[in-house]
Amino acid sequence: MSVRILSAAQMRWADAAAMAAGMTGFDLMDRAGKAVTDAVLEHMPDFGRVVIVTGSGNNGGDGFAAARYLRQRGVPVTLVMLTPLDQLPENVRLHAQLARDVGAKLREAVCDVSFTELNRWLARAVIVVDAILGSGVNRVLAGRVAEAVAQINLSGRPVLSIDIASGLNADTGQVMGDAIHAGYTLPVAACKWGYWMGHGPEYSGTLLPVACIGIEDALLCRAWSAVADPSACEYTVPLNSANFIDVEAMERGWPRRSRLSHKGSFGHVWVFGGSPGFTGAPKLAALGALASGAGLVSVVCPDEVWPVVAAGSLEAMVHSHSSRCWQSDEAEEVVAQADAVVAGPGWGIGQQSLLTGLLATSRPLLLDADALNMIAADARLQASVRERSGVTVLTPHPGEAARMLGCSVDEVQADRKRSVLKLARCYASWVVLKGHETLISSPAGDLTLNPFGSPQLAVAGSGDVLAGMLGRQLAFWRRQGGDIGSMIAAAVALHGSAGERSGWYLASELAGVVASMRQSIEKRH
Ligand SMILES: NC(=O)C1=CN([C@@H]2O[C@H](COP(=O)(O)OP(=O)(O)OC[C@H]3O[C@@H](n4cnc5c(N)ncnc54)[C@H](O)[C@@H]3O)[C@@H](O)[C@H]2O)[C@@H](O)CC1
Ligand SMILES: Nc1ncnc2c1ncn2[C@@H]1O[C@H](COP(=O)(O)OP(=O)(O)O)[C@@H](O)[C@H]1O
Ligand SMILES: [K+]
Repeated sequence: MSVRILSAAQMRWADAAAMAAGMTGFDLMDRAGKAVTDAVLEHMPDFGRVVIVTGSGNNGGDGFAAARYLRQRGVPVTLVMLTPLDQLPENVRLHAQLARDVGAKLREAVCDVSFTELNRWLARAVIVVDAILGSGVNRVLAGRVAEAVAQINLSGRPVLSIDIASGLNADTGQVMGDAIHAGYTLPVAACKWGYWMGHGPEYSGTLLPVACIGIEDALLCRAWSAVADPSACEYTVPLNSANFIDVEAMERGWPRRSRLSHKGSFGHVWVFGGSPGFTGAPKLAALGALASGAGLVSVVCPDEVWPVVAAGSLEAMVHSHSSRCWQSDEAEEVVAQADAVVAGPGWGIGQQSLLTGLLATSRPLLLDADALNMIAADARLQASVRERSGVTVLTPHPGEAARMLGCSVDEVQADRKRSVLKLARCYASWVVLKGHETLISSPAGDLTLNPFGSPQLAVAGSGDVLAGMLGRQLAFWRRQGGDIGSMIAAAVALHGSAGERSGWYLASELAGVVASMRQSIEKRH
């Protein structure tokens, strides 16, 4: 099943809807507590005392429920409460009392003296469970909450945060003054955007599999339409769905090859690119297409660079612009051989007429690099992108996205979710907004977040390899059908995963890693 991503308000809506359908808040916390227990037992470095620090809301309730289950498994537990028992909501208080009944030690840390107590227990903990604040954080941390967060961070103990590192805004990843540096985050019911947005990645540690607490998947999905996402606005498509790619989802995108397959089964990718000074880009895109399993790859480049691009190209067929009739009115005929077209890598910004011709065809079309720059500067090309009948995928990095939206890179990066939804609306296309935590949007606002990748990918040409990989997916889709969104996501995830491996430093070597990972996934199916 897909891993859902919800905003804080959408999660509150889903919690409330589950309760309206008959579940109780007590039960939800109970199930969360069970999942926390399993996660703690799996990740505690040694058997010993678990210290759970609780706040004033339901996140604290999850912590109290976990204390009871841990005690039942024979684990020594101390609960350090930042809010006194008599000030807790009734459901939460009940969990606290049940935990005490089975032998969990309850301690209050509400004044200077009791803070010495917190430090004493932290020193004895093998693992700390952070149940201080969840998705309900609504102001800057202050007073005892801020002090406890600072002390936990200073203690050097491994910390497992329930739902989200306390102090991180669940929607934006903004640090509300300070936040727990979690070793692990256990998402409750669904993932929250804050793990990946803003400073989230620095505080969230390893993301554990989502704890199921009995809220039905259909109900989680209804939350997207019931409560507008905070990033959606009048200039964006509405957010229709939001999912996260995990390893299983990535692997599903690379199915086993049939024994009877032949090169035609996997499609023919045509790459249009290259210009003086930029002869490597189309070759890298061709390599990306081949690495990800394209059956055939052709490259079309301007005449003046043809000898350079063609030299050493053993597998790809390389043609010059003038070797055929590439004029716009004949593009459909020529492109008839292609299952998918990749346009833009290293192309320069003087290819408007050829680009116009390609846009007029109905072939699946991936637009990257200079194709995006030409479109950003030309309202007629923008209209042609919007009006295309075939599938269109745009792969801007934040600089290209800024040009396409007419804003600054900082504005794009400040709310990447809004930026990708704006691009999807503006260009009525699939959009892959590259960078750390690449975000994909369908033309209808279905978001997919790619958690794979590494700063190792910040190297010249890695985007060209991705363009070729996506071209291969489009060609394969044209030949064999399937869910195009999953196929795009699988290519982005495989590219990111290959980027995490060591042993390569050139984009051409990255393509080699992609090929070997893809082959082993295809064989495992
Ligand atoms: N609604 C539910 O019944 C469920 C909630 N769950 C858990 O509960 C969390 C959400 O619960 P809540 O909405 O109670 O939110 P929290 O547990 O995050 O806490 C909200 C409380 O903290 C206070 N608060 C907010 N910011 C603060 C700050 N900076 N300093 C001090 N206090 C602050 C608020 O005034 C409010 O009283 C989730 O993250 C999840 O862990 C789960 O148990 C599933 C069911
Ligand atoms: N810090 C990072 N973390 C994860 N992925 C990254 C990071 N920096 C770059 N990448 C990825 O590397 C690729 C770079 O693409 P791009 O900027 O188009 O480079 P080029 O034009 O040189 O090929 C994209 O897929 C991007 O998501
Ligand atoms: K927490």
